[in-house]
Parts: sequence; structure tokens; C-alpha cells
Amino acid sequence: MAEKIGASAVLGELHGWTAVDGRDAIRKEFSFADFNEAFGFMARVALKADKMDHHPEWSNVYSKVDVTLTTHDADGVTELDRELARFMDKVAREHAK
Ligand SMILES: C[C@H](O)[C@H](O)[C@H]1CNC2=NC(N)=NC(=O)C2=N1
Repeated sequence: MAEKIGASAVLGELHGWTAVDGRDAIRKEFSFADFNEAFGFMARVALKADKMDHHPEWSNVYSKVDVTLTTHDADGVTELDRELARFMDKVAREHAK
């Protein structure tokens, strides 16, 4: 099982991610040109997340995707969250506005 490393261990190297109040988790709001781009991003991330067996908490409103990452089994942020956050940032760049 992945070990908890904590939000502060990953926030320094990530862009646009912030700490969540009251729990060890990181959050980012991704913004796209339209719903099609937002949902394309979600589809690509969903395949990766399921392969990793590591799933985001997220919601979508039109062109925006609000993501919270934490590892439920570890009750906090782990390397899995770092890896998924990096992947999301990479995919988002490819779905740039
Ligand atoms: C049984 C299954 O492997 C676990 O529940 C996985 C699924 N996806 C998960 N996703 C996240 N974010 N944290 C987990 O602890 C987690 N655990």
C-alpha cells in the first residue's frame, strides 16, 4: 500500500494545485475551451486512473473540471496522487484552451 507523504511534499513541484482545508488532499480546477475538451480530458484521465486503481474525486460543469486527489486507503496524499496529478497536468496541456 502507498505510504502517506502529505500534501506539502508534492505541492512545491506542482502548478496550480492547492492544499484542501481540513484533510490531507490536493485540489485543482482545470479550465478548458468547452465541454468537449473538458470531457475529453476526463475520458483520458479515467482510463489512466482505472489502470492505476487510483481514482480522483472530481466534478464537471461545462468547461471546468474540479479535481481533488487523496489516497483514501492512506488517509492522505501519497506518490499515487503525485503521479496522477502530473498525468492530469500533462493531459490538460494537450487539451489546452
Ligand atoms: C479496492 C480498491 O483497490 C481501492 O478501494 C482503491 C480504489 N481507488 C482508490 N482511489 C483513491 N483515490 N484512493 C484509494 O485509496 C483507492 N483505493
